[in-house]
Amino acid sequence: MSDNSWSKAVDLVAFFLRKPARMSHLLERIPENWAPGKRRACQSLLFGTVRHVALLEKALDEFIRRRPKPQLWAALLVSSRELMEQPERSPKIVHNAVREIGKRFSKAEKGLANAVLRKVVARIPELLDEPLSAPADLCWRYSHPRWLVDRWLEQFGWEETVAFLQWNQEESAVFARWQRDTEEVTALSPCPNVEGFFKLDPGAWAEISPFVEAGRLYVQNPAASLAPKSLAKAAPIGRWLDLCAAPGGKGLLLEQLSGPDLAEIISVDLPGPRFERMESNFHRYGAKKIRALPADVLKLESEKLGLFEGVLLDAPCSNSGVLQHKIDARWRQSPDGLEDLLALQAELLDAASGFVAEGGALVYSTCSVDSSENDGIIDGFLAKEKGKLFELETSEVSLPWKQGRDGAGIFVLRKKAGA
Ligand SMILES: C[S@@+](CC[C@H](N)C(=O)[O-])C[C@H]1O[C@@H](n2cnc3c(N)ncnc32)[C@H](O)[C@@H]1O
Repeated sequence: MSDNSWSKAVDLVAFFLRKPARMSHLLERIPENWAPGKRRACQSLLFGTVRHVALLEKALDEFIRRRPKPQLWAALLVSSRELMEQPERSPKIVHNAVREIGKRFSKAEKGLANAVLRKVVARIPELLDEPLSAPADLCWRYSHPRWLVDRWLEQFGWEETVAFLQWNQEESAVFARWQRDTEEVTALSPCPNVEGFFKLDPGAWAEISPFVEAGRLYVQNPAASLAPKSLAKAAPIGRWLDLCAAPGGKGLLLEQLSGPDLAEIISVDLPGPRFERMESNFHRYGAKKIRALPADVLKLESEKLGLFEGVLLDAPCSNSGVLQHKIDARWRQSPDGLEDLLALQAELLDAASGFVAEGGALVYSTCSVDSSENDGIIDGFLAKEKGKLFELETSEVSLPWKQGRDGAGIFVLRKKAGA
């Protein structure tokens, strides 16, 4: 059992190298009784290493003939990340790393670490300054898989892809909004351009966590408000259906945006831990009009649920718009996985359309910037028999590198009168 934040970060990085896991799952492996400072130090090393893993690997590979066993490789990566972040502390970082590596590995491995890390100190700044001219350069410089870089180059071109990759490599900010009532909190400053949202000062989590625990402040990116706002604007009063709803952030905003006359919101997600988290969020945040329903959207029956004036489908997606804070997601996706997602998104939209009342609004949303998951799904739907009952009223794609918030796709479809 590792007893310091560096060793724990090494264990977690080694774990990630074996199989890219969600960061949230890895963080659960940090002992609960650790002091906040120690926990933060471990988290920062883990996140920094995973965020820049391909760049760090390139720097190390240049000085190592064959990669060592995963645990030592992870130790070298974590140390290289420290050297990248604080080059002015390099003698101390190398000294500490070699000492820790000496405790866990052989004398020869300790010697190897010492020699390699001393060279990496100088190599990282050189790599950061190297001109980038080919897609492969973008992959190591910004630590993204080739297939994603190729997709984006095709969709956005070189300059915008570079801007996107740079955005993904920045530390993400934390945003939040008040759910029930508001309060003046110095660590929160209003978000320019997005009403009702606040940005948290870095490192000030302790100041807001009591409000989050009390169910008053909900942590959410401003881009997540676009779909609920679109539905609230487009849907007539009546009943609203919130599909693919867990953990409930958009449902809670829908309730806040609904007027006093809205009868109810039904929030549906698959049974399981995410659904339970949604239920507990609704309870904690005092939701009054929302009913949580554990079910598969593809098996829901409109005969039982009836029709709704507003339907929001927040489809599962590749997460390509939220890679800045979901830093593991780029390594957990694959071209085949994307194909499966596209098929699921099309099926879910098909199913969701069956719950819309005449004249009602259907909002399809993703947190992806990939056109296949946005326009591609909408075009495919509108070309189908069921799609002919709808018309596309508005569409918006939020691009992180342009708008300074998460990426998202939001499409408002109207069910035609008499359809
Ligand atoms: C983008 S997340 C939803 C986020 C949520 N709307 C919010 O604002 O907090 C997508 C959700 O789709 C759910 N999902 C995927 N397939 C589903 C299905 N067949 N039926 C119901 N929910 C499904 C997942 O469990 C996941 O919670």
